[in-house]
Amino acid sequence: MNQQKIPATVITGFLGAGKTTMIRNLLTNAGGKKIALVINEFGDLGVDGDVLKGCGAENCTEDDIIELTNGCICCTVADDFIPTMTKLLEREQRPDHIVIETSGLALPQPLVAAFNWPDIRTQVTVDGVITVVDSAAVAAGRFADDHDAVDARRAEDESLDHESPIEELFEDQLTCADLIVLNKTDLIDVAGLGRVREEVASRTVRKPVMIEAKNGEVPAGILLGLGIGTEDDIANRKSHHELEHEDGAPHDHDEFDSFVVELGPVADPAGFVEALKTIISTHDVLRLKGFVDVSGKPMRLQLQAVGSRIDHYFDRAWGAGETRATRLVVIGLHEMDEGAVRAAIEALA
Ligand SMILES: Nc1nc2c(ncn2[C@@H]2O[C@H](COP(=O)(O)OP(=O)(O)OP(=O)(O)O)[C@@H](O)[C@H]2O)c(=O)[nH]1
Repeated sequence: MNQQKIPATVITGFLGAGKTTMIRNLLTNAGGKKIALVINEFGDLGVDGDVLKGCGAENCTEDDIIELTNGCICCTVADDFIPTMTKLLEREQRPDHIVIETSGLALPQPLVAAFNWPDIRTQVTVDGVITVVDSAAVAAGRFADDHDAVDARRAEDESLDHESPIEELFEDQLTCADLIVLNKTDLIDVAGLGRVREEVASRTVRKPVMIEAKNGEVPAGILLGLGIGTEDDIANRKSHHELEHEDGAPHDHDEFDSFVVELGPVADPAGFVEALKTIISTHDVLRLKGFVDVSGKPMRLQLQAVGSRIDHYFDRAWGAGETRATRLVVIGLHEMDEGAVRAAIEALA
């Protein structure tokens, strides 16, 4: 059997950068290409999968969307990702293109390396790694403002070999990029965007092309078909962890935590959102997302918070047999006080 290799695009980027939004947009303008989507999320609530399955694209049906929920894709390559790919490749109707959305906390390097596994390498190639950047978060210093805190922690604990975990991860995701999408340009002005370009460029040695976008609106023709074969170039894209642990010691995500909060119906969604903003900034929550049961409303409220910026909208009606519930996944640094955040949110219903 001499089949052409299927191209696979890896989409990475920090929590809330706009990966799912960009993919949703991509599915609507992929021009008939049959796409299989592999989605990986940090936190036990399949929000991204739900959002993408809900977009009803004919070229990517619910069967073509595979969720990997056993932790970050970079840590579960052998147990989860490889078997998933193998099954996908055994399908009678193979996709024209595979798109993989990593979790916002994933290192893309181990995932790209998996494309060199013998069974995968012969059948699939990495078309390119696309790193989505939240330009507003960069402009606000989100990825660079922790130096004092890190220095203080290092002074207390000499074994710390890390820079700020957020900064390090941000750089690792840029290091692996073939294309960088500076997203959320609607939230900053031209001068700010210029500074974001400089800052992002300063954190990448290879200087991949950068393009700008709002709401992840990038033509499919730009995202798909880069034709890089990134798996052949992983030696040039080492993560901080790989550079620091050439012995091959496995990495982990101990610096980050997530948990799900479940609560009853919410009577006043506007008040709920305002109160969440306060909780998020008090406890430095990085990401919060999920669905809200609003009393007396037939529609489900989707809630998406990136830092204390919160988007919320009624996305669809609750299904006939579906249990209405408010469920939110909360993601933050390990030192976030889970008990306090949980109690504060639960007190709102
Ligand atoms: N203002 C603005 N909001 C955006 C833009 N792109 C995405 N968003 C919003 O940012 C929030 C997070 O977007 P997602 O697409 O879910 O981000 P993500 O990278 O998939 O997030 P994780 O999977 O949690 O890492 C959502 O509320 C989006 O509507 C943009 O260009 N401008």
